Amino acid sequence: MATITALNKLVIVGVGLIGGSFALALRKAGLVKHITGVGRSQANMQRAIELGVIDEIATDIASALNGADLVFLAMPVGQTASTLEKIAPHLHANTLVTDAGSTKQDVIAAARHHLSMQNRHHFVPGHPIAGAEHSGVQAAQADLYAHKHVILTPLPETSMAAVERVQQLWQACHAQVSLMPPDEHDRVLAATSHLPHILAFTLMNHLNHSTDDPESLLRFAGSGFRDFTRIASSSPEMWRDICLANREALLTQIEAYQTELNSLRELLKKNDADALEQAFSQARDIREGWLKKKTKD
Ligand SMILES: NC(=O)c1ccc[n+]([C@@H]2O[C@H](COP(=O)([O-])OP(=O)(O)OC[C@H]3O[C@@H](n4cnc5c(N)ncnc54)[C@H](O)[C@@H]3O)[C@@H](O)[C@H]2O)c1
Ligand SMILES: O=C(O)C(=O)C[C@]1(C(=O)O)C=C[C@@H](O)C=C1
Repeated sequence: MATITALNKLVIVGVGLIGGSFALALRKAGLVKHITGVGRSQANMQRAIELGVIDEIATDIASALNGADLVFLAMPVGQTASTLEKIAPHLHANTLVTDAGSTKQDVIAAARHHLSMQNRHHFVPGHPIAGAEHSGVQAAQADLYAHKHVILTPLPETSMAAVERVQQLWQACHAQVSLMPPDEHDRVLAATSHLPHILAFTLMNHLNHSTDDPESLLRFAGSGFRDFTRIASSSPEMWRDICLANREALLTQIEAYQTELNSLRELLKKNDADALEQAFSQARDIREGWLKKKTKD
């Protein structure tokens, strides 16, 4: 593999689980000399310094961006437009900008609106398919991206050199990089990430609403319930933004899911044992096939 040049200065906007983990992974790979954090909460930024995730807390955007090789946007996607608007006047012509947002078409629309053509040559939208239900810099891990997928959705005007540089940095975090059109990204992730989060959140609320005494209901919930609902512990702000940004694709998924649930309800009403078993067998086979393929990848 070709040697990778280290970043002299990395600026992370939103130093939480995802931004902090990128910082730690690049530090571990010896690929960054200085990291400046731009944040919203002073307590979280102070923690980022104490944990050695960043070297300094930005005092203002202009000096934070001065001499930056790469800006990594890792705040909730609802903050993308205002963040790009704030950084655009201070971005140097050759500073690379990438992001980790869970949705891509909205991020690209914001970039088209706020970044000049010159800055868009150096803008590489991205999304690591890795994370956790925990938020904040204290949850950051150097190996979060190891053996995980990262999807890049470059604009037509993004330079190939910018894509390659961002790809190299993710590969140095031991991630596997793929390129995809942004609309396909948002459609695919609506199905495999956004819908499952909606199901976990609504299951928790449903159980809460279905009884006057939810505690007695949850008292004997087992590990199946714990596995299924793990992601309902995720950041409400982050998921509010994701759902609103990918609203159309998510609505399509919710409607299709409702149809699936309705047909299962009909089988149950009819006491159709064979059809129920067939439906569950099909689901199990699909999952087993997916897991087998995943271990080979
Ligand atoms: N958590 C996951 O599993 C996961 C996975 C892949 C991608 N993402 C995406 O990565 C991004 C960050 O997610 P996270 O899990 O690290 O969240 P997080 O809550 O751990 O971190 C986000 C940080 O951004 C800060 N922030 C919010 N608004 C800001 C602003 N305007 N300027 C500067 N900082 C601001 C918050 O204070 C927080 O410290 C989101 O866009 C999310 O969609 C999350
Ligand atoms: O593992 C988790 O807790 C996650 O929710 C990670 C997860 C996912 O849905 O797989 C969440 C959002 C992302 O944009 C990417 C990854």
